[in-house]
Amino acid sequence: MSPASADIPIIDLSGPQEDVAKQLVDAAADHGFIYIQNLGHDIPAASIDDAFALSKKLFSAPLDEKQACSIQTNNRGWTSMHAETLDPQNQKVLTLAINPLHHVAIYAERLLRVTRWEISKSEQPRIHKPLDRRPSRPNLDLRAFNFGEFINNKAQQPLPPTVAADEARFSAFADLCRALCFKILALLGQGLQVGDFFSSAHFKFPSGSGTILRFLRYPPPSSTSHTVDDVRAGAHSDYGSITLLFRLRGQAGLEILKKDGTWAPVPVSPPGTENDPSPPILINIGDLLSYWTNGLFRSTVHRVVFPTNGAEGVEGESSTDPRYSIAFFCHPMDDALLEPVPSERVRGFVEEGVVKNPYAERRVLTAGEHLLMRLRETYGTLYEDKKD
Ligand SMILES: O=C(O)CCC(=O)C(=O)O
Ligand SMILES: [Fe+2]
Repeated sequence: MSPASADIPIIDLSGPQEDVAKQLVDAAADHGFIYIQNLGHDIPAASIDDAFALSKKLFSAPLDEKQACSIQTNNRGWTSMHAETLDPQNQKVLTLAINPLHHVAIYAERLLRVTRWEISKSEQPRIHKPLDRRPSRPNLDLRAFNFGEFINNKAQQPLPPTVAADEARFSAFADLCRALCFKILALLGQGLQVGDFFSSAHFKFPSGSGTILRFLRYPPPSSTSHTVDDVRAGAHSDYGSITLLFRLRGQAGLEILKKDGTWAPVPVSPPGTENDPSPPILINIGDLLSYWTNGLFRSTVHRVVFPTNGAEGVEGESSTDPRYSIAFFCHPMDDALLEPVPSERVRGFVEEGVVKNPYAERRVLTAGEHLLMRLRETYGTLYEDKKD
């Protein structure tokens, strides 16, 4: 791996389970990001290809079909930062200053961040509490479509007619993501010697959690009026327990904030995985799991940049095309109690620079309360009485 790259461990889940569990725990504690080598055991390459094909079809649906599925306060649906009919050269000015859709754009931008914790550029690398909640420069070009849970292969939300016949394919991909998350959560539990402590709090019922499957499309840089200060997705940490991230070979952009405060690109295909059937699946720890483990697991800040932002790019990757990615944000059931993790390693962990371990003192929150707490801290009264 080049020195400029993030030094993220690559783990093959099919190795001896005890070793794998230990490696996962160490990677979660040291980096908060983990590459899961994808040899097709958990999620076949063909299923990932199919999901990206669906994504392209979804975003190519006519605008009125997507608008009819606009994102709701339950965080499901389509979102765009501005009306697609605006002049690309002037879209930011129009959206932010005089466009009557201004409030819609701001609302959509808030909702887009429901599963993420956006921070300012000056944010410190280690985030366990809100330090500065100003969003980094809003990303007006990103489009996203969020799927909530599927019940009996049916989405519990409107779908654009263009992809209505593909509902079972979306659902099948969500099932694969769920199963992989469950496996990783079980291994993390094993590695901390707490058995199914984490995994049993997830996916008990098909509904009743904040879990989201998100398809993302970033337009080609040539079609946007960005400056060197703009990013394609602002610096943030994810809200939930773990996130799976799927990217396409050759598509640059993702960076993580390292412990030393510098940004490092995260190659799609790190050395040694180039010939695998599919690039590794990138896993990251979210705020909830970091909170639950008393800060032992790191919820690492990351962002997506335009080519001009990165000091050094990754060889073989470019940013000229539209960029597609798929994220699966995994959350425990809303009523899961985030009780102290009965692990010596967690109990004994004291965050650097913190004299007193707050572990013993905090009130036990549910996963739903944790999410609501995050939303309230970020958006004030917008989420005061509605978490639906
Ligand atoms: O598109 C990507 O590579 C990252 C997206 C992301 O971090 C997010 O949606 O939370
Ligand atoms: Fe993220």
